[in-house]
Amino acid sequence: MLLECRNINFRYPGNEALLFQELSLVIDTPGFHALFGPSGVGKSSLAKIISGQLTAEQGAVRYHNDGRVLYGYNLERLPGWSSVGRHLERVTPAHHRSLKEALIEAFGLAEVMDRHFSRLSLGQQNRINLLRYLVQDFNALIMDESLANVDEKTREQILLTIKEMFPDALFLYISHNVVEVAAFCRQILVLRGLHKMPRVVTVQGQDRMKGREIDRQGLQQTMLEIMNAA
Ligand SMILES: Nc1ncnc2c1ncn2[C@@H]1O[C@H](COP(=O)(O)OP(=O)(O)OP(=O)(O)O)[C@@H](O)[C@H]1O
Repeated sequence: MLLECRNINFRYPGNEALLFQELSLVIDTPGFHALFGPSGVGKSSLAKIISGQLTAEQGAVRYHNDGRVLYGYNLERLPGWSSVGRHLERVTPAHHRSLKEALIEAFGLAEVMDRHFSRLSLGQQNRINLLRYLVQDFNALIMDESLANVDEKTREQILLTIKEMFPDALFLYISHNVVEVAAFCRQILVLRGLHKMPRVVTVQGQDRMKGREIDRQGLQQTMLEIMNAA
């Protein structure tokens, strides 16, 4: 077991209805895992419970050896008092300086390092946000729509790079892009509406890696299974 949520009950303050009732899931392996499901079903809320930003009324979240779980999402904004390059320097531990440089190159961000966050495009802002989590020490990173507004080809390059550079980390990738989650993720955890049982259905993904072609028929099959589960 790498990550386990057991019998989670959760409701937002002031709400009578539970958002999660006895929700359980287990992730056994590192790599890319998707959290997929319709808008409003609770993906971000569950991500915040897993990362400790929200507390469940009941139940437990356990991460193997109490590893560090980070949560990044696409609407985060950096303050404007310095360039994005300076911001990244501040959050990067000394032992990850070369990692930071490699990620800046791979994410196509070298030419924006002197600019201020608010002057970047949404896709550039989201890549900077993601990068600032990747340079920290972590065991698991939740990427909540972290590549929104980034073009498809760059997203593909970024996902393949992350998978190659962080083979031992666990990634929980939240996205509405069914083709992408089917192609790149090892498992897709489909979160279903409150009245559906089981609440989470796991579908095996194609887990695409750098230099390995995707099996088109397998991809179609995975997409079908995801849509049937949702
Ligand atoms: N701070 C809050 N207070 C009260 N209710 C909230 C709060 N944040 C979210 N909700 C409600 O909880 C439910 C789940 O929201 P959540 O953002 O987790 O869904 P999601 O699956 O991530 O949606 P999306 O795909 O649209 O981002 C929604 O009905 C939402 O209105």
